Amino acid sequence: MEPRSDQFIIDNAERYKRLVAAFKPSKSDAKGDGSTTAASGEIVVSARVRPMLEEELAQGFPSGIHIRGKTNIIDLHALKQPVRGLPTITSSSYAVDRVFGPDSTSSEIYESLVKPLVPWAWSGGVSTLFAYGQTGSGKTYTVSALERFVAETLMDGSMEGERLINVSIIELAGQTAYDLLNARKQISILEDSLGTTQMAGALEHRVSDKETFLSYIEAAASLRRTAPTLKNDSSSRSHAICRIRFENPDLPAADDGLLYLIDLAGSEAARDKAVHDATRMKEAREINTSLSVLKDCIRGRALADADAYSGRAAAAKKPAYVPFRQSTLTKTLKHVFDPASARSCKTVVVACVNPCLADLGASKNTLRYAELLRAVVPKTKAAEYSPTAPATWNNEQLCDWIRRNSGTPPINPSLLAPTETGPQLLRLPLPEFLSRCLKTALVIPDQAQAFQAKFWKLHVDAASKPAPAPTTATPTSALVRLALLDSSADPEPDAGSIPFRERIRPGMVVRWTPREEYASFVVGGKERKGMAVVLCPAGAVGGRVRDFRGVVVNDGEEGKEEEGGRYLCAMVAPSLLPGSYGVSLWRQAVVAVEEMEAEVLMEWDEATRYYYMTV
Ligand SMILES: Nc1ncnc2c1ncn2[C@@H]1O[C@H](COP(=O)(O)OP(=O)(O)OP(=O)(O)O)[C@@H](O)[C@H]1O
Repeated sequence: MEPRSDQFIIDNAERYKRLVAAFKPSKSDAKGDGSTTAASGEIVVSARVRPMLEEELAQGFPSGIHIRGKTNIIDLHALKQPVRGLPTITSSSYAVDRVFGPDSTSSEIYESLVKPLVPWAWSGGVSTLFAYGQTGSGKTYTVSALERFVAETLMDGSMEGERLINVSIIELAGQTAYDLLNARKQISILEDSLGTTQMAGALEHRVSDKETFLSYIEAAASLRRTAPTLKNDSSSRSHAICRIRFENPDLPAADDGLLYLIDLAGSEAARDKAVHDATRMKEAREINTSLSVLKDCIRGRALADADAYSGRAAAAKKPAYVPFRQSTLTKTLKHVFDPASARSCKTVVVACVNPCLADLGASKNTLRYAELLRAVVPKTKAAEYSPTAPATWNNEQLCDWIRRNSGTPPINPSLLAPTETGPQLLRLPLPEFLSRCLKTALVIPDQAQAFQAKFWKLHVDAASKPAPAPTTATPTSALVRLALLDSSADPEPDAGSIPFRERIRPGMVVRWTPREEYASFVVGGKERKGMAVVLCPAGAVGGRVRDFRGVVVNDGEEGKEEEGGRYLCAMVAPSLLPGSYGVSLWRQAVVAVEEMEAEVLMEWDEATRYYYMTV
């Protein structure tokens, strides 16, 4: 019997406090000292336990959450009524990377955890802060305070160099997105043909002073509080994303830095049993899915980074899978999660916890989720030093290589990598790498760019060497090929140096402008473009095979000159999910080689079962 009513808790509050005071954690239930290392130092998972609110104290509820001394372990004690006898407590414990108790201020959290995200994004990296937790646990309180501190840091003149700062703030409710800086106008989250996610229709506002910045933050917050469509609890049922984009006018071609501050939907909205309304149920399911996909993405990205920078040859292993296309939230954050994007990311998660004993179940779920985010990778031996694998170099080995390989004049290693090891320099955002190179007198941008490419090429070559002694019966090279074949890219090593028209093969995807008779193959709007996947040479099929119009593909005429230059192809067209494509295998057309304009690279995504373009 487990009476959980609020009255039961209030009636037994004093006994509960005595039992908690007498609680001694057993050795086996302590999860280390809370310092277990997550996969990558680039992801920090923290918990913030808010103070008990006055109304909770007034009702007589005790706190059910207890931070263990100076550790990063949190003990949760639930009050139970056994079949016979007096109420007892049952305890569970959770460990995260950092814990902030009820006395910690938002300023402490900012200084120790969030502030480093700002220069990282400023220098061209991608930084993300997530606040997660049940409704009323302090997510909005925390994120809005952190946003204000970010605005201060950006505008206090402490950052090095010039940047153009652009702010947009959007809200995601289910599959729908709204612009919080444009009267909650509906916008679309789209992946363009280069694979970049666009918040199409969202306004970006250039800011250059703190007051304007704060006024945007406040305008978005008040719009969220008074959303007309979602009544009074809109903030708990939608994700709010504040994106700050940094353009570096000195490096116009470089990727812009991105800083995301995200106030997630209340995690409990998804479990609200009292909700029977169909729309609410659907909304709750979508929140649930997005939070679950988010967890898989954070873990997946951590594992992918650990693979990429570990110095171990990773190519023979199946790459860590990051299912970022499975929800609108993670699709919007493609830069953060897509391992193929090669952007250097830092992520901080703040799990917000309501300490009230009456809400212990929800707090337990929050902390369990936080623990799951810490993708702990099995410890492997540090990779042995190899002169051709930058991921195995310490700072001294790295500096030595920079001195000998950076051209004339040599780039000063103490300006490029004052403290970094090889893996750390590999993670450095590209614009920051280039800016540091340019600090050496007389080094020009072309030299910096070429040197960065040389450094990365060495890393990629080292990482793609087949691992020794495969344990399965399948030869390693076959496994590597198999992995490559999930994409339409030609798996032959020298393919890149051969023009695409000279290496046409079944499975290659091409762009073309369909002739009038194939008008229904046009998918590219005004440009009248189409895409097709090559099936076989037109001359390879039997005499009865007809194309989409009913015209015989291979009429068998002897010695037909152009046979080698015409291919039977199937139509490739946009599909249901944004950015996804499908193959209409039976809509066939004959495409001459000279009509093929470019090769398009596509990859297969097992989770959504669609194709997506790659760059
Ligand atoms: N660290 C804190 N110190 C003092 N008060 C706090 C703290 N954290 C939260 N609160 C208070 O707790 C209440 C709930 O906080 P908040 O609105 O931030 O929760 P939330 O998790 O964003 O909820 P929702 O999901 O419904 O938006 C507010 O009244 C807020 O002022």
